[in-house]
Amino acid sequence: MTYDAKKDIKWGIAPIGWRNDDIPSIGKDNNLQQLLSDIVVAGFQGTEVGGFFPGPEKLNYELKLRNLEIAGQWFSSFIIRDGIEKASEAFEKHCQFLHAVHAPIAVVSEQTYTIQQSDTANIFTDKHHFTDAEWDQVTAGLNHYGEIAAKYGIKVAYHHHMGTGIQTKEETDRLMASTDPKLVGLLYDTGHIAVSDGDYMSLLNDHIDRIVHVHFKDVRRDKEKDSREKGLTFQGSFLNGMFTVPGDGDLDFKPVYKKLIENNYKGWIVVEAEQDPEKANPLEMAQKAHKYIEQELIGNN
Ligand SMILES: O=C1C[C@@H](O)[C@H](O)[C@@H](O)C1=O
Ligand SMILES: [Co+2]
Repeated sequence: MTYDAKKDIKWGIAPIGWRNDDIPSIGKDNNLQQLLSDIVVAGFQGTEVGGFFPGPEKLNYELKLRNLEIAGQWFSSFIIRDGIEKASEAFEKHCQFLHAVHAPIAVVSEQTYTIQQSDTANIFTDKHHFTDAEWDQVTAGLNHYGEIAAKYGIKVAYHHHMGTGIQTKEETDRLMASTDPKLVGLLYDTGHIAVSDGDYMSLLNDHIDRIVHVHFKDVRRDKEKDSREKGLTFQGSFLNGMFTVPGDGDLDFKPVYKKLIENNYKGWIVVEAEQDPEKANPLEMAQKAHKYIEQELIGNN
């Protein structure tokens, strides 16, 4: 079948602009119905599962009313802390939930030693570096996750992430080289790699064949610089306005989208911009992102 980006790519927006799982007080008045209806108003086809979402039955009901789909859900993995067996039990339950809501992607991030929720750690300087033994354990565990996910028709999308053991391009290169391509795919998050390494194209170019899920997160470079100079935490940085939706910050998504479609990328691209909803109205930001995607990305290709 001929590739058609308009059909083969689905566009979603993550709940993180409305409510943040890491800071439950943020946006606590935005309920599920409000969030899902805003997503429809803004013109997106789906979302990812937020920590406050209900069980599959209620969720499927609310999704069907609005003709929305679930792309996937974040999984906080603790292969190093808990060992492969215990971590895999938790991951299998995660896959069962995803299967029940018809989601194709498990977003996985190894959270042992993460500083992303820390109240004190400088997100730009204080991250942990895995030892060789930790690398061996995490890569073996991720391959096993891939086998579990496959039983449910789900793909593992590994999320490189600020403040974790797999953050930089170099670390993501190592992860890709030491896992089985049939079992472990890559989630390419523009915002995390742009803040980590500055350059956000090399990761995309070098691992285009492993990418199974995409997060479009824009960066305000002036706010990043300010957060870096102040040595802020991850949460402090996003509350300082470091991230925003595509079209509102300094990243150029045109070459990113071009590369994806030139390589026949099939799957979801999910807009994901953690901000303070008191300062950045989530529906207004979602509409802004959608307009940018329609006019500058889809419209120009
Ligand atoms: O995909 C993501 C999920 C969030 O929980 C995370 O903190 C955010 O930065 C992200 O990129
Ligand atoms: Co992300």
